[in-house]
Amino acid sequence: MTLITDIRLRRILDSRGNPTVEADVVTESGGFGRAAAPSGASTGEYEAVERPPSEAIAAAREHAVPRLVGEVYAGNQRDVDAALHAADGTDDFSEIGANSAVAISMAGAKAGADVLGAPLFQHLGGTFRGANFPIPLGNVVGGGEHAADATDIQEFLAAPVGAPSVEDAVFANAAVHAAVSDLLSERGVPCGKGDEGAWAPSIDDGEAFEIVDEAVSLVEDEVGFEIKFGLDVAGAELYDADSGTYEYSDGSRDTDEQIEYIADLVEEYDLVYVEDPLDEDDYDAFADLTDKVGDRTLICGDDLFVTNTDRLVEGIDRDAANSILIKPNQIGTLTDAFDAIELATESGYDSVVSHRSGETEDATIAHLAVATDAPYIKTGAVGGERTAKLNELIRIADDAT
Ligand SMILES: O=C(O)[C@@H](CO)OP(=O)(O)O
Ligand SMILES: [Mg+2]
Repeated sequence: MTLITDIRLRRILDSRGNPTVEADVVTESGGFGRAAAPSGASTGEYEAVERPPSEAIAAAREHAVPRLVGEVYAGNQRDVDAALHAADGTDDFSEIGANSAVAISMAGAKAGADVLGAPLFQHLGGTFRGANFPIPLGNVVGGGEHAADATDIQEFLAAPVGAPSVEDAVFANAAVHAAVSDLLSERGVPCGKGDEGAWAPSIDDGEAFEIVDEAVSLVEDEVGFEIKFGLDVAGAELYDADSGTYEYSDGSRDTDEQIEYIADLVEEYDLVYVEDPLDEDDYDAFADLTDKVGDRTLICGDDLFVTNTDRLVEGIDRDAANSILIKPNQIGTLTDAFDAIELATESGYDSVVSHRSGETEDATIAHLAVATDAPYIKTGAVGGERTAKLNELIRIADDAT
């Protein structure tokens, strides 16, 4: 029933106005799945390769479609993804493009779920999933590669850790986002939004910490449950390999100073989450920081691990972190993303399923998070391409998908 009978690929717009790849997968019994690839701006050096969409589509039509249509069952995700790897023939999807690969992989999963008549999370994770929901990390202030003339730290993320339901958590993050806007206007700081919908004020990181801390406390008092916050430092973007220093607007920090700085921030603001505090090649520095503060906060590897099990194994061996960011397009298929989550879970690492800064209405990652029992999801706070995932989580909780 789930034999793939047709695959269509096209270019559509992403949230930055750039083209991206969308895939439709159709099965023998009329099952249908559609999915689109997201795209990063602060991409890790070791990510699978995204090709220009037209090239990725042409290459996938030539190499992947013939290996899938009439050959593979969409209900068997490992077979779909193995065919994508075989069609590509490289170890980084540089032939068909990770963007074509991930769009086909996710569309295949949706087509499989459609034939089964099951919600996607259930098809991927089994019938016992759907009781637990990830805590959404919501980007409320940001800069770095996502906005010019804003904070050095890429993302300040609200974390509603005490929310009684995913719906309460999603609304709490939107309330923190609104409170930040009020506090910025009180201070007379005009500002627009960055790529992920977070406020992108032209203030220094110190002021951003004050504002986010205050916004979180205000909303915490209002809603009556615990809200904390965290960061995506995107350390590789700040790191200058020639000088060996992290370059901030107000000066540089060497690696030891960077470790101290982050450890102090964890202490001062009781941060529950710190992503990529250090350069993507520096497992040792990650391990030092994890040793210092890993018992009280999540040290998460994004550019460090790039959803890649080989890099995760190295991180686990070296005690480099205690959590991993999971972005299916960093590695190219749902199978690879699943394997990374399973290895993380077995090794006591928390998984944080994540959007990219360039997104579409595609909500697959909401299902992926529920299917794998991931404790966190990072997918923004406001904006249509972000709320597509957040609202899908609310629907999954309401049994309405
Ligand atoms: O660094 C990140 O974690 C992501 C998503 O927030 O950004 P980008 O998609 O630009 O890599
Ligand atoms: Mg990141």
